[in-house]
Amino acid sequence: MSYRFEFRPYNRRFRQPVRTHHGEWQVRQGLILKLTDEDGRSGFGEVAPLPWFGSETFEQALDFCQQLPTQLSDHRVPSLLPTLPACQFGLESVFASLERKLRPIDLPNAQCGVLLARGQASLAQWQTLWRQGYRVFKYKIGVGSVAEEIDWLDQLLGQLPLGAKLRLDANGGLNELAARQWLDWCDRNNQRIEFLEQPLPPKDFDTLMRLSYRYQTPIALDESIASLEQLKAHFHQGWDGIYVIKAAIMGSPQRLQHFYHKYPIDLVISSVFETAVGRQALIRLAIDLAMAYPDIPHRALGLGTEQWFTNDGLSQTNWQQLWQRLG
Ligand SMILES: O=C(O)CCC(=O)c1ccccc1C(=O)O
Ligand SMILES: [Mg+2]
Repeated sequence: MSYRFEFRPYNRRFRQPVRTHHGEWQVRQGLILKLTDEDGRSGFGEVAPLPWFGSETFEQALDFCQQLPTQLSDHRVPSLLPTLPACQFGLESVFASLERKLRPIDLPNAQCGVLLARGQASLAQWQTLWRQGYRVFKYKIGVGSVAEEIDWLDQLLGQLPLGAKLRLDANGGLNELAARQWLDWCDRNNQRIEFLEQPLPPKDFDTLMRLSYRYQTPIALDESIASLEQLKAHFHQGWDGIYVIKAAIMGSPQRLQHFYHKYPIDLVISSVFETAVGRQALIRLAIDLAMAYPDIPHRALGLGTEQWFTNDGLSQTNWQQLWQRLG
């Protein structure tokens, strides 16, 4: 079997910049991959790099795709350098989507956490999202001072119905003192805070481990486990908290599945602001993982990021139309 390989870059400007401890992010750049077989059937995949998390850059991904032959003669996915994890993910997904002839699956908002804007905007925003069925809300901290951010979150918790849960994400931006202040606040708001994500930078793993024993509020690793190798290393060092899985930058989804089959860790599949193409691959992955252990509870997926983009046609699941948008 021979396949025609094509790719098209995209640029998506956020409605408002995404502000995290890593800085301000204005435009999401990535690539949509298309594979067509001899019968004219197509599959799609996405490369969505996140260099500030340790993946390749957009330019490196583009270079890689430009040097691939336009005709791929074999259906096996090339095993790429570990320096191209987002490309590895995109290539494996484009083959899987063609071979498995997958139809897009809808993800109910109740099974999806949604990323709020910070400050006043979050107070203006949550009600609409609640009405749309979202129950898990994610909020970025570690950008301003602890006092100021706790003030906004007290206001937000004061408004949110009791059925809502909050995920806080510091993106590694706290020191130990600030992390303790936050964890005290989280423990006081027990039951309403699902977890605190990456309070400290990855180098402070020992402290993170100690904090996870001292506080009730669960801690999640994210920046610490940006690659499958890092994930495994933290697992073998005894991390038994939550793992945030940015599968789109973690290389081979198959290898991730093998690991999970052996070690069913407590994980959250999380977005890196993919289009609908990458999002479908993540939903598929989440279903495959959940089916391996149907009796254990699964957390809401961290895929509620679509509202950060304007209506540019890249959130739709009509792949042909989405592809045309990039032409
Ligand atoms: O995980 C989620 O729920 C939303 C996605 C998210 O927060 C995110 C999106 C892009 C880059 C980094 C992050 C992050 O978790 O730090
Ligand atoms: Mg995070």
